[in-house]
Amino acid sequence: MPAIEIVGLRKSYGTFDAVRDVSFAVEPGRVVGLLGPNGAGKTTTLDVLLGLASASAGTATIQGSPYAALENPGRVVGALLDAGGLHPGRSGRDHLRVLATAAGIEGRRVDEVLALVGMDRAADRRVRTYSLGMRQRVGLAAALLGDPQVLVLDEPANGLDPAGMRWMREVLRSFADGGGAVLLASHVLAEVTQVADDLVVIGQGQVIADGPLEDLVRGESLEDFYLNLTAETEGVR
Ligand SMILES: Nc1ncnc2c1ncn2[C@@H]1O[C@H](COP(=O)(O)OP(=O)(O)OP(=O)(O)O)[C@@H](O)[C@H]1O
Repeated sequence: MPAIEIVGLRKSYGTFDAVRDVSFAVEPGRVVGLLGPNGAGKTTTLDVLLGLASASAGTATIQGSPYAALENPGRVVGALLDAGGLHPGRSGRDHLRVLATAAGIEGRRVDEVLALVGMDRAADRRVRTYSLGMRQRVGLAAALLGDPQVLVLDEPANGLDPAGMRWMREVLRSFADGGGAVLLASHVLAEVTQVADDLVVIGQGQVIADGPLEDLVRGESLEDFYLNLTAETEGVR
């Protein structure tokens, strides 16, 4: 069973299809890069997958169930969508404690994930004093809190310094090597090249390429492949 499966997904806003007939899967052990120009439909796809928006047609499932039907979603899937979602007046540690309590996760795990993302020393400062990269790290800690099998990440390298980017790659690689599945939306092609096993490219709401990165790119740079592919769908709709 794929860890993530999207079949014939359509999401309409009025008469406008933000995505239509989108299908792809993420298998356990794989890191899949989700690429596409601004407005292509990446966030819409992730929102439906995570139950933040409803599908107009088709299905999006995680471990075989729609997000809303997962019994304990925090233990199945971790998401990092928008590091701006952290409460500025709370410390990083308190933010994670609140999430852990809500998901029935023991407090010890909060210390574990803080250490994992290198935020143990800054954990008791308020989020408003954090840099963007520090907020991203706390966001990743939140995604890992429930020790999930699936990670869904939107621009996770946003604000990370070079060491942070390498560290993020290593975290994702070892997560996938341990049998986890990662869906990673990003515009940073250098990051995607280094970490993704497979690519899904969306253009104007539809899948325009899907497969192992090496088979798609075939010796070209990812940038050349991607820019040629998306040239026809260039421009925000
Ligand atoms: N709530 C909404 N109402 C109307 N249109 C929407 C809504 N949400 C998204 N859209 C439209 O759907 C399309 C896809 O948007 P989406 O945010 O999924 O793109 P994206 O690929 O994530 O883009 P970016 O790379 O810029 O983040 C865009 O044209 C956007 O304007």
